[in-house]
Amino acid sequence: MTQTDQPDRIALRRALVSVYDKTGLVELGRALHEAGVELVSTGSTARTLAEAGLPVTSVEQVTGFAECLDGRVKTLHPLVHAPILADRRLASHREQLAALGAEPFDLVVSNLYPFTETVASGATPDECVEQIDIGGPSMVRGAAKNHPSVAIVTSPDQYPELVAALAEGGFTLTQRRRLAAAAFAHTAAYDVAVASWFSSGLGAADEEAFPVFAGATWERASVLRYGENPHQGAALYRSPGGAGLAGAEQLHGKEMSYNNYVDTDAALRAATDHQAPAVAIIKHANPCGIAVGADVAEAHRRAHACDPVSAFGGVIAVNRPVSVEMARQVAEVFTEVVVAPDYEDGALAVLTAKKNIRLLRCPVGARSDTEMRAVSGGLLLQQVDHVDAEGDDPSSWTLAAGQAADEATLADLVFAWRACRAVKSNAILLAADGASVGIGMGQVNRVDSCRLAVERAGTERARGAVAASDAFFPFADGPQILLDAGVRAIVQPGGSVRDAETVAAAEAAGVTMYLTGTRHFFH
Ligand SMILES: NC(=O)c1ncn([C@@H]2O[C@H](COP(=O)(O)O)[C@@H](O)[C@H]2O)c1NC=O
Repeated sequence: MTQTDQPDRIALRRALVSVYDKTGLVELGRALHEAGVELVSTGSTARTLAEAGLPVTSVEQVTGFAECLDGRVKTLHPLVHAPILADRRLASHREQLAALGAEPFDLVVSNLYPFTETVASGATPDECVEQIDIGGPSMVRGAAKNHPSVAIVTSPDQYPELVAALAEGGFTLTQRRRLAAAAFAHTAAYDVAVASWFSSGLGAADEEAFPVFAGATWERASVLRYGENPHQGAALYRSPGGAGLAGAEQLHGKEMSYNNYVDTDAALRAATDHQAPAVAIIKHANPCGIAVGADVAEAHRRAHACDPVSAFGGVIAVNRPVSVEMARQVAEVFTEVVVAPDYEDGALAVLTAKKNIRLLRCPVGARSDTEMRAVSGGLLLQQVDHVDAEGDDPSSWTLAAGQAADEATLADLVFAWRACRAVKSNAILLAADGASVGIGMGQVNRVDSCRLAVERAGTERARGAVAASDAFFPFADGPQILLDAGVRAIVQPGGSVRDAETVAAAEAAGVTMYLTGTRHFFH
């Protein structure tokens, strides 16, 4: 095999066009035709072009074979694939192509059957299988492999670049390489979707939530200035078509940093656990204030009041549009990020007057069912800890000590229980009137978390507050700190071998204690 040089730009003379998504097809076909490109095309793609008055050669004319098996075999033929795969730098390939009487393709335009959309539509397994494209990926991969000789276009989004290349006399090698990379990413994502769908339901019934193959593909959304620390590089990746924080719209402010993303994700987790207007203020992935209120301005005032010192430089999430009143309050405090489903008229004007604040618009959407965490050499996959487990409904709680809570106390306990889920373990959260007043987070023993929560609340705010613990108290020492501080009710999962001691301590203090039976560790 001897290799000859090839010009950087390869003129586009012959194109194979086979697309499921016909968006922009006629306009593209016209542009190709006007530039003198011969069009070769499959079934309904050829019909669409012909109906627009464009001359088109059908693949069947090229191969001498009719499309068969309901379209399962259209382009799978040497007279289609040899002209895609012939490396024209090689004399032997050029000679073999000539011997076949075949002309090379300079361009392949193909997009694939909509497999993911078909699965999402609730189609039957047979219908989903039928939408697994075979011929398309073969052409796409062939053209991408042979990018020194062929350009591959896989999305209508790339048509403007193709039209521009026609005017330039073809794509450059650099462009063809970039198109090939996009094409392989496209078929890789396609195959991951197919493999994931196939492997779900193959395990035992009790393992069904965890497919035997777990695949995911992400697209780089942005390269960040640095990672958790300045000496670490970092980038943000987004699931294709994914919503959530990675797809949030930034309306104002400096570029988001790695730590901004981590804190904003924690803030969203904290603020979206509540039905009422809620605000969470996060520092270092932990809340320094969470509150609900009659409106977001009230919720923000009360969340801020929990720990005004720590709220400096915080990340604020809110589960309703930001009002002008809330915006004015936020503008008073140095804040890194605000994330909200929207901003009411005038609220943006107030906030954008602050040069450095980052403002994100992120719809409050359904969070995914599973979450991943990398460990060395692998990955942990778990179902997301939503606060809608059976034990999160107060009607299922067991009264273990003291009097049944009155309505207001129960409402505070429910709030504290939900808010506690957003605090890193060991988590103790004191709350009053729908607002956290003292949070003990991330300690390596629960007694220190109790101490910290009480200390943060201060004597006055701790007295008469309610307390929530994300997991059971292993000893009575932690709750004793809460009882000594004067809390009026405690909610915790229960389940310790020493529950009786903890319950007895609450009973002795005349304090209400509920057991939820559900734990909300957050590490
Ligand atoms: N079977 C084949 O040989 C084949 N060749 C191309 N396709 C796909 O058929 C679609 C285009 O078909 P039509 O032009 O008939 O609408 C494209 O999405 C293309 O990826 C095929 N279909 C499925 O594998």
